[in-house]
Amino acid sequence: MTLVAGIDSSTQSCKVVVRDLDSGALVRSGRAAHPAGTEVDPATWWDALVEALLDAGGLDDVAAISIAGQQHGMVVLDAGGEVIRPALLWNDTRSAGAARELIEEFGAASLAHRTGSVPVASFTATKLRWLRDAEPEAAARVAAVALPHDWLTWRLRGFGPAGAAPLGPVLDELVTDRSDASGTSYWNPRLEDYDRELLVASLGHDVVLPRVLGPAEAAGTMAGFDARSSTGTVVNVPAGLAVGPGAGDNAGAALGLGAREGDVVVSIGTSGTVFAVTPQPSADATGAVAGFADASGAYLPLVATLNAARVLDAAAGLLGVDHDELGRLALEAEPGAGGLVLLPYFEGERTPNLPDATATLFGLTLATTTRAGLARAAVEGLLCGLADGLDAVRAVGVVPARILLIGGAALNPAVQAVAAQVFDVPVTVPAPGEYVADGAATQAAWVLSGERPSWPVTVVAASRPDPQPVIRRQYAAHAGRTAD
Ligand SMILES: Nc1ncnc2c1ncn2[C@@H]1O[C@H](COP(=O)(O)OP(=O)(O)O)[C@@H](O)[C@H]1O
Ligand SMILES: O=C(CO)[C@@H](O)[C@H](O)COP(=O)(O)O
Repeated sequence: MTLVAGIDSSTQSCKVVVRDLDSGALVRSGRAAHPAGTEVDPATWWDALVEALLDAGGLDDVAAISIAGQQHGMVVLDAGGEVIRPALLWNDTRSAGAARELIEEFGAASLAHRTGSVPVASFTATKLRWLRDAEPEAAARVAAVALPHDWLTWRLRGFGPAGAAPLGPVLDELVTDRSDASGTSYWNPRLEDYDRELLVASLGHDVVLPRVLGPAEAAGTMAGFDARSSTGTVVNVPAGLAVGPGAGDNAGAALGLGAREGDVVVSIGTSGTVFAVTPQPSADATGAVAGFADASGAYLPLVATLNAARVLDAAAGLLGVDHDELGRLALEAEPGAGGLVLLPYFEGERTPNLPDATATLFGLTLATTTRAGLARAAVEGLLCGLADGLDAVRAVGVVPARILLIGGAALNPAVQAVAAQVFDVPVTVPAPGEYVADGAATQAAWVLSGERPSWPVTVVAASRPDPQPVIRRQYAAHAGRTAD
């Protein structure tokens, strides 16, 4: 049996799957938590990766590995390969002003044309502009910029600061892939090349950027070394292990699901995302849809919200219940919760672009102020943002035939029921799994065998649309729009 491993270094945790190359069967898995916050020391991702690999039984019998991860995070390295400051994550909104400046300087339509997307605070270029202006000494020391999966791949291949990594700080050995490069706002998905003018306009000077690998291009083969966490955990990275290109997490999920034309993936994890694999690139000058590349050589128009599974975490915490009970309560209330509407902008919002917004609960009366109503309003508010996202990807030409619902919150029965009420296409729920890590394992298999595997995906629930127009109508009214 030949084994391949896939990693998802996501916002909240690091997950590892080990699969059989031929059948795709899950052989082992592991995970470790990441710290909270929107500014995180990358060393904690390395520690979590080592712990999660150990939890998954190590790599001694594994032939290939690939790392997918949260997109956009700014990892800045000095000439010695040291991380200069904690990474700013995709959900850190301090660079909203920098995003506005870049749009003023270059124009939204031009940026959409050059990079596929109009930047908001999530995008790496805006974080570099923030660094240039807020921390000029740190900015001046930047010799290379990487994304979370690029940096972890580099470390796993044995590169890093002298003394901490056997192969030392060889910045030219940094690699990335099309999907993650397309979230930087300084890579052009049509030309498949960096736009150095935009990089320099953001950071103030040119730097080493990771080489962009193709979907089945190996990052390299390991010489073999002991990977160590700061707490002393050790995992052997065996000589001869093939390392894949890695991916942004959403592109990883599309690959892991084997998403095809007509499939729209809705992921409800820390972020909420709505995306589809398309043969041609998109360039939405309104900024709603990011025109990403995917991990198969195609494209991935995507809408992302900052407020997703943690809206339910917050509601469950407030009500003092677990997720199961929150779902049960939500299903006790009528669609629309009697007029109770949650605009769930707990962390500001990215789509719509409201970085400084806070959450608001509308429609509180003595009749609507119930535990069930509050639970229902949380589920509806979260899903209405994603239904708006479905409209936006339609507007760039995606024709959805079904929705694949994934992510930590997708298995909640109330989420599934309300999804059928707000999305006007059938909703399919794949079996619980780590589809981002599976996509990375797919890359590892592809690199090793030269062929993209098509492993089976099991479906556990499927529902036809159960339209309840009141939900989106009242949400749109409070969001300051008119419902279609
Ligand atoms: N049954 C459930 N109902 C609602 N939310 C859930 C449920 N199970 C897990 N979650 C939430 O899903 C989130 C984790 O999802 P995941 O897709 O792993 O996120 P990420 O990849 O962004 O780290 C957490 O916020 C967790 O509380
Ligand atoms: O910013 C985006 C996509 O553009 C997010 O989807 C991040 O990639 C984080 O993903 P999760 O940790 O929620 O999986």
